[in-house]
Amino acid sequence: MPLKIDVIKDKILSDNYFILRNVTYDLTRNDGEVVRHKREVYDRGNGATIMLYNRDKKTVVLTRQFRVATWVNGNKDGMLIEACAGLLDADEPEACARKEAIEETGFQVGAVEKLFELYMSPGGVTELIHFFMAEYDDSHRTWAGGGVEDEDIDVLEIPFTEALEKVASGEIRDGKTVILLQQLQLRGVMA
Ligand SMILES: Nc1nc2c(ncn2[C@@H]2O[C@H](COP(=O)(O)OP(=O)(O)O[C@H]3O[C@H](CO)[C@@H](O)[C@H](O)[C@@H]3O)[C@@H](O)[C@H]2O)c(=O)[nH]1
Ligand SMILES: [Mg+2]
Repeated sequence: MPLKIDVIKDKILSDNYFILRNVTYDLTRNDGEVVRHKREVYDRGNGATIMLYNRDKKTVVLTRQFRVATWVNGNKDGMLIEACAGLLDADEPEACARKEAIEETGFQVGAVEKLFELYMSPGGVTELIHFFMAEYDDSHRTWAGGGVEDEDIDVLEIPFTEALEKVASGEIRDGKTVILLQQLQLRGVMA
C-alpha cells in the first residue's frame, strides 16, 4: 500500500474528444521503497445508468445500439444491448439518469433509487458510473425513444426472464447491464 504519491509528469497525449494522459508518478511504500510508474489514463468523464423495470408485467426496458469499441474488439455487427446510460456532462448523476431515460427510451420515470457508484475499468479508465433503478409503467411513456442527434437507439421492452437468458447466452455482455439485471434478481423484485 503506497503512503505517498508524487506526480513527476502529467502529459496529455490526446484531447481530441475525450482526454488521454500519460502520468508518471513515484509511489513511496511503507518500507520507504520508491517505485516509479508511467501509466496511460483515459478520461471519458463519468456516467450514469438506470434500469427501468415493471413488477406487474415483469419486464425491463433496454437499449440496443452500435458500439464501435466493441466492433473493433470482436463484436461482429457491433450492436450491443445495454441499460439506458449517458455521460454526466454538466448534470448531477440522478438528473442525468432521468434525462437519458427520456432521450433513449421515452420513459419519464417517477421515483428513482440510487444503488452504487462503480469504477468500470480501473486499470486505465477514470470513469465512475452512477447506478440507478426505477419502476416504469405505460403512463410514463412520453415518446418512442431512440436517442438524440446521430444516436440511433432501438428500445427493447422484454420479459425479465428473457433478459437473464440473454446474459446466460452471452447476447447481453455489457458490464453495467449485467450488474443491474443481477441486482433485480438478488432483490427478488421480479419473482
Ligand atoms: N463526435 C464524437 N462524438 C462522440 C465520441 N465519442 C462519443 N461520442 C458521442 O457522445 C454521445 C454520448 O452519448 P451518451 O448517451 O451521453 O453516452 P454513452 O455513450 O451512452 O455512455 C454511457 O454508456 C457508456 C457505456 O457503458 C458509459 O461508458 C458512459 O459512462 C455512459 O454511461 C453519443 O452521441 C456518442 O456518439 C467521439 O469521439 N466523437
Ligand atoms: Mg447513451
